[in-house]
Amino acid sequence: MRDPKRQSIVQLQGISKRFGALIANDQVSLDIAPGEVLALLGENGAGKSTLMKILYGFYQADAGRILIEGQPVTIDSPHTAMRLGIAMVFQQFSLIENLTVAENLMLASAKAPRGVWVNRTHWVKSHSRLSELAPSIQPTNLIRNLAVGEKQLVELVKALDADARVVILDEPTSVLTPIETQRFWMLIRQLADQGHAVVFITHKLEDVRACADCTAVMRKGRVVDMSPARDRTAKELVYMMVGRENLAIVNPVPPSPAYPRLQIQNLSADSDASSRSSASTIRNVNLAIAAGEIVGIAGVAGNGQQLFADVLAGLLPSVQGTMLLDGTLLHRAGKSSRQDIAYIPEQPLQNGVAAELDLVANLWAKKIGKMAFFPLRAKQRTHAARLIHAFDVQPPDPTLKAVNLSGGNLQKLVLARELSDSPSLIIACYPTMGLDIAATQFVYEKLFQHAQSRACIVWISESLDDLLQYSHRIAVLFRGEVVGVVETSTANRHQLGQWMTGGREVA
Ligand SMILES: Nc1ncnc2c1ncn2[C@@H]1O[C@H](COP(=O)(O)OP(=O)(O)OP(=O)(O)O)[C@@H](O)[C@H]1O
Repeated sequence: MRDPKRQSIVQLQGISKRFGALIANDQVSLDIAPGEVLALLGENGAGKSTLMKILYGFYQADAGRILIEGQPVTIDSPHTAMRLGIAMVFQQFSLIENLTVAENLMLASAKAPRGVWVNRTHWVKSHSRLSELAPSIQPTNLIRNLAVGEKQLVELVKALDADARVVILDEPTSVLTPIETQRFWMLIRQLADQGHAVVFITHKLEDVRACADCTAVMRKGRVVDMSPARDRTAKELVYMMVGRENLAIVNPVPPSPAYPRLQIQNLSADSDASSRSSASTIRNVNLAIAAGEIVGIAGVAGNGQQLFADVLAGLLPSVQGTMLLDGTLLHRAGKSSRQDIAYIPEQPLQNGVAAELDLVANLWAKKIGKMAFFPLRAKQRTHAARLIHAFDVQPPDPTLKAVNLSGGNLQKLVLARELSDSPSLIIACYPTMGLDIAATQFVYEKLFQHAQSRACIVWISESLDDLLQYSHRIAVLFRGEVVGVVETSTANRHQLGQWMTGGREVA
């Protein structure tokens, strides 16, 4: 139970919100206190982001009220929320890709019209926050050259620059590397210690352990539990979130090493000739992957992982070197991409779906090359309904636009399209990003099933724990080069850590 003497800065009372027939928030009440980190938990689609978007003025509630320091307020826009001292960092970024970090921070600042040099104190504070959270980011870096996690940190600095009393973070750690996550936890604790209220939406129980003072669990639009974090075990939280306790994942079977199915030889590519960032280059990559083998790609974010994935998926017109699958070229110039390659890119809203099209169109997108002159909508709908059911995309409404899905359900939509047939090659970038615990288990099982059916799997992940547990081999990318490859059974973190920071495999 909550401490009755605990003072609230924000009270949400009886908040309800509908989208058409769907009730996203159902008479939700929640107290947010200064000096506390509140972890807001719940399965995909439970209504967490909607509730916080209402507090941030992005959506208007259909019923209920918001009190700040005991006074009822109307928050009709993010601008009003900011004026009331509420800042929010969304799952989707709002940075301008072709401007620098400094320019983005400057534009977001309330003092922007007078220019950053006039507001020197403000800028010095902002800069020191940036270097504390992300020492690798220079103010002069272009946003488009940053890794996803780095963009997330710039978004966070933007929110903190607003000197908000209430800081809302929507799944901030899902795109951060382990080192970034640790720095981030420290900052969150500092904020709370300085008296800020922090609401932290997450699916990761380690976030709760590391920095939450209290937890609120949502299910199907309602808050079903609110407790001090120390009073809830991980098991209890999982049960309240997804209604199950046993979420053990069975390890994949070993690959059949008879012959390499995928052969990558001397692969080099540049995503942007004008950029000198290591993130946009891969050099002389050699890798052979057996049927049924899961090869984890580890590395500090921004070392070429994304480009490597794009090249394997055939998204770059000009590459050097050879990629063979079962002895034939993986991609042929001028041909559309192969149906038997599954690609799960990072940032699904930008890279994995047509946001304004419905679920039917998004799930049919892979078959577009084979589409009849008069496409049979009924056939597409049946196909969509089957995949939506199999991958538990919520709400199961094929006519919904992809952009209206919750973050986790959007990821499930991409997974449903890419993992439903019989791919020969799966390129999975952070495939469980934003997924709740039950959905994560489901995705791993799907990947392992495909491996058992002889698919080659290239799995890019920030989580060394997951790679060490579930992949067969790990290759480390550093500045666009594979600097070491090791069987997972003989790998150790120290060696991987050295490779990730530039040490090389000794032959
Ligand atoms: N603009 C919208 N139009 C229609 N439906 C919406 C809209 N925004 C959210 N929803 C629906 O409301 C429900 C709650 O979504 P919300 O984003 O709040 O969930 P969430 O708990 O944050 O999930 P996740 O963990 O996957 O991010 C979902 O079913 C989602 O599809």
